[in-house]
Amino acid sequence: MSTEQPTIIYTLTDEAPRLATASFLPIVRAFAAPAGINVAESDISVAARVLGQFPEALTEAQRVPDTLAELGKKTLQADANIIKLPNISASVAQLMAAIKELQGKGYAIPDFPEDPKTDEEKAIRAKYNKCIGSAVNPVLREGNSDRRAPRAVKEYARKNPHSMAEWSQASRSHVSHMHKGDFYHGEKSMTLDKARDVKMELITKSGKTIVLKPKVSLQDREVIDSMFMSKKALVAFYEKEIEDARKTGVMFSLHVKATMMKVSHPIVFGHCVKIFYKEAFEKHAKLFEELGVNVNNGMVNLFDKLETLPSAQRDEVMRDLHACHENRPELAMVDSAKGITNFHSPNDVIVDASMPAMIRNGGKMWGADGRLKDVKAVMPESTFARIYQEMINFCKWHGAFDPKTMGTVPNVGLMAQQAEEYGSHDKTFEITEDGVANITDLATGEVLMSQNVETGDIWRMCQVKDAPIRDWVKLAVTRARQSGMPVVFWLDPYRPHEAQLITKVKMYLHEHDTTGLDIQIMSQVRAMRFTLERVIRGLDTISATGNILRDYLTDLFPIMELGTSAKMLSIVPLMAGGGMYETGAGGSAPKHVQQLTEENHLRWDSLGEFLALAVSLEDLGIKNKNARAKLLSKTLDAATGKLLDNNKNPSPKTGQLDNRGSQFYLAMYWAQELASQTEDADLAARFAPLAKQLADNEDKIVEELRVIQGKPADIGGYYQPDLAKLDAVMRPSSTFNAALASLTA
Ligand SMILES: NC(=O)C1=CN([C@@H]2O[C@H](COP(=O)(O)OP(=O)(O)OC[C@H]3O[C@@H](n4cnc5c(N)ncnc54)[C@H](OP(=O)(O)O)[C@@H]3O)[C@@H](O)[C@H]2O)C=CC1
Ligand SMILES: O=C(O)CCC(=O)C(=O)O
Ligand SMILES: [Mg+2]
Repeated sequence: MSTEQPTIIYTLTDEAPRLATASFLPIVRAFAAPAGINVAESDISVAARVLGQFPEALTEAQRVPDTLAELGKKTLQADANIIKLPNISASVAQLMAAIKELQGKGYAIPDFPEDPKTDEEKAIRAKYNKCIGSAVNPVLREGNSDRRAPRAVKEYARKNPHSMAEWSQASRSHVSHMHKGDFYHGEKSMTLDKARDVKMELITKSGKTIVLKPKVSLQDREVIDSMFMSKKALVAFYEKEIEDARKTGVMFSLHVKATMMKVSHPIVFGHCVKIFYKEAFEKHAKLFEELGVNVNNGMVNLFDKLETLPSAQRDEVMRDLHACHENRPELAMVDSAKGITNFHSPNDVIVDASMPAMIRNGGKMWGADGRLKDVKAVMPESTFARIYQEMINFCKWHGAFDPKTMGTVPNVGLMAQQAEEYGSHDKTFEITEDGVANITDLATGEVLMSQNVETGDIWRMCQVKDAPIRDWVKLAVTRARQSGMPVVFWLDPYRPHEAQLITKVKMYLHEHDTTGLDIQIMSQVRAMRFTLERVIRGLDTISATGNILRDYLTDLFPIMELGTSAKMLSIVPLMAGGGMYETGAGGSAPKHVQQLTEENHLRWDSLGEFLALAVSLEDLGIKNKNARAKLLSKTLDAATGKLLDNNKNPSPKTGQLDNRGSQFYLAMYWAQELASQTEDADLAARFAPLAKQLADNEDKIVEELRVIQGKPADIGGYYQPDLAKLDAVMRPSSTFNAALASLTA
């Protein structure tokens, strides 16, 4: 690989996006080569990240470099050009499954120590902890986030609206959140007056000092928060809401983000499960402890542990669990056919995707009988839960949104340099004894912030550096100028952290010419109402938000507007000057892999990849003064537009056009655009034969991609597919493969 050549780094991730890459990357390489663009790979899959932690356990041939750390370094270089596909933010259950698969493939990596006791086990656990939850995005997102629906995509959705269930004013669905004792109510926040090193410590009532985090280096002007969630208040809240759902006859569902809030939300999830099944957990407390049951990882953890018991004992526990349902409300289901409830695994119901799905369904979720029903959606943290209630109120009054006419809501999100919750993972603790939790200056001993906490409370510190905030304001102003849309900063002056941000936003807005721009600051509920009033009138509004609302809103609005967040353009202008182009705004769609392995149909829509690649090529063209890269970008955008116009997106139904077929059409249209452009005759001549070959063989190729469907497909692994098998499954059309090969021959 020549270092002279401009390079796009394409990430290899997990599940459906990884499958799609197996088909798309050869196309990208073939098209990029004539422009002198190198396309490199970076494997940041959960399997690669696990292997990267244990080089000493592997043979020379098995060892892999720490690609995530390398890619993280790359984001700090001005020439970084990265295409980042969604990756698994693994739950413990997913990580354990990945470990098992890798061990089965001959990698001698250690078992996951669920309850580490020895120093060795603790060291192994610490390494595995690095692979859990949002382990990738905080490392790579060295810039703020710009997510929007491109015009062509929005137009397509208007012309081809997805289904939206009706909303009834009589709907009893609602959101329940804590009104006291949560992170919102216990938050303190400050902006630093100088750079400081601090520690997080607990001074217990019994007089002990427990240092939880020995050192955090803070920058001048950085905003830090100290906040806690009271276990007592949380448990009382669950008791009340579970009983309320039972009395009023609505289903109960819990929505958390246990992947991104990988330390706090599994605990929040676990308490809910334990309260719901209180009698059984009390009766079998000793047994569950002996078994090492940890329902922070879902009921699946309990079920797995029960498997090790003699059947009579297991049946007794199962009977007691079932008996709890007598006095409890119906639980919302993740998969009613398989009897998988909302409590099965914390990563099954990820709030950013699960709440929009519920709202799109007219406020309903699936019950155990396979019917859609009204539901109490429980989100303990009040900070952000309120936005969903506001949207529900709006839908009850105005009816469901209409994708044909509704406006669009792009987002400019603060997330750079581990902003806010992204940086809290190693600063979140479950308190072991009543006492005072202090953030203390290491040099002077000055206590900067102090909270009274009790056993079981979750205490955490968040940070956001000054430069990312300044960059975020700049990005919001830039987007307002480019789009002509108003910008609303969703910031609540009553929340201490956001009050600090408001001061900075006002200050940094002065650095820009905002003449003629409409820029406002509103608390979340008002911002939602204001935005929705505009949405139903077909008016567009940019939301400028902190990290959590970036995540929530970039699924919520796209799912209403486009049916999925996979169709979003998702750009991370890196603060060091490079660019990271994320594909879509949604997840990695585990269900899609199942459909592929069972029926050899991949419904994953790579539109996000197409959009990302066009922007990546454009950026490369501008920065390297590479006219061909720019031309590739322009023609790719035109091809994507044609793909949408001609409705060549993948169908969810087996036997119809799938991801591979959609990618074939993209390649054909792209080749045609390149062949017919007149700016670069050489390039036109190179692509003309391919364009012809693909058009001449269109029916044959589509048929080759169809006949293989309907039967199981073997990709040789879930977390680490076998490359040869993956290639065979994802590139089954010999005619298409030969045509592509002829381009580089
Ligand atoms: N940037 C990142 O790296 C992100 C990673 N994640 C991770 O992804 C995993 C699953 O996340 P979850 O939030 O449950 O979301 P899913 O991946 O399950 O997506 C939810 C639904 O959205 C639809 N969908 C999403 N992407 C596409 C696509 N490209 N084409 C067609 N349909 C699509 C699918 O609907 P249907 O069933 O109708 O096809 C899917 O079932 C988790 O491990 C999570 O942490 C999540 C968000 C972002
Ligand atoms: O970082 C993660 O775990 C998920 C991120 C996510 O959902 C998003 O960026 O929209
Ligand atoms: Mg998200």
